[in-house]
Amino acid sequence: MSRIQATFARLQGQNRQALIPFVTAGDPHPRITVGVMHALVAGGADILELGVPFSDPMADGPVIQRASERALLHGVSLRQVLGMVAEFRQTNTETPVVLMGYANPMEAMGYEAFSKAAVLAGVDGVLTVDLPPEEAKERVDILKSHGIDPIFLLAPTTHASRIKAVAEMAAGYVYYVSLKGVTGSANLDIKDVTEKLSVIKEYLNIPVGVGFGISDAATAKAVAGVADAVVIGSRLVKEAEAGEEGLADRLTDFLTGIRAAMDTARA
Ligand SMILES: O=P(O)(O)OC[C@@H](O)[C@@H](O)c1c[nH]c2ccccc12
Repeated sequence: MSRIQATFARLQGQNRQALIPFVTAGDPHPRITVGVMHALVAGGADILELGVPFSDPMADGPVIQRASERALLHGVSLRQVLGMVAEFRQTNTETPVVLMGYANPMEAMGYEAFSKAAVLAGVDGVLTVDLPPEEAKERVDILKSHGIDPIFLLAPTTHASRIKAVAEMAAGYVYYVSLKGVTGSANLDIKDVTEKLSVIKEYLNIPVGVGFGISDAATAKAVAGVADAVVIGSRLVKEAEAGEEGLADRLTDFLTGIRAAMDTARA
């Protein structure tokens, strides 16, 4: 059983949903990222989604774009991000880490070499934003041969044929993007998400998480009522943007509030 599978199995036994915070590696400074990862776990994170900084992050809104810019300013590379995960693993062997990134840096390293280095570092899943399922098979097979779960995105506009294609390849969980648009958009429409999820779930036999437009406890609780996982990104990245000082504590405090709200979702 993969670390991601084990996490969902544990949570399901508790009738709870996974809290998946996203931060960009190296933002606001590479020296604080491992500390931030531990702070997120202290706040109740079940899985960490770590963004690999990229110069042209087209699925991201201004907040996460700026985070990428800050990290790149410090020269943060994919290799360094893997180093951060390896350092995190020295004291945390339980919390799954999913790398979120664009295809280019992974291709540049070579997919086989990347997968090898990622699993060695302690990465559990890889979400490649700009890799359509139709072109993913070969890379997915490489990831899986190294025991890494490929995480796929489904959007409100995704047609049944593509949902089926994703269902055949996906492992760990599937990430439902709640709205048309970029990360950091306004709050999602819970009625709409609920309807779409019920359709998607007919095709999938692995957990489905929801992200995009979740930035407060009320929305996180509502999503936890209908999904298996709640992803929060831009709201946390705004804390990083506010500066390094006290960042770890601010993130722990914020997530603690989210976690508490989520844990009343199906009580
Ligand atoms: O920022 P939001 O609206 O809270 O959404 C999560 C999101 O940031 C994170 O999962 C993410 C960051 N960059 C992405 C690119 C594509 C898909 C997902 C992501």
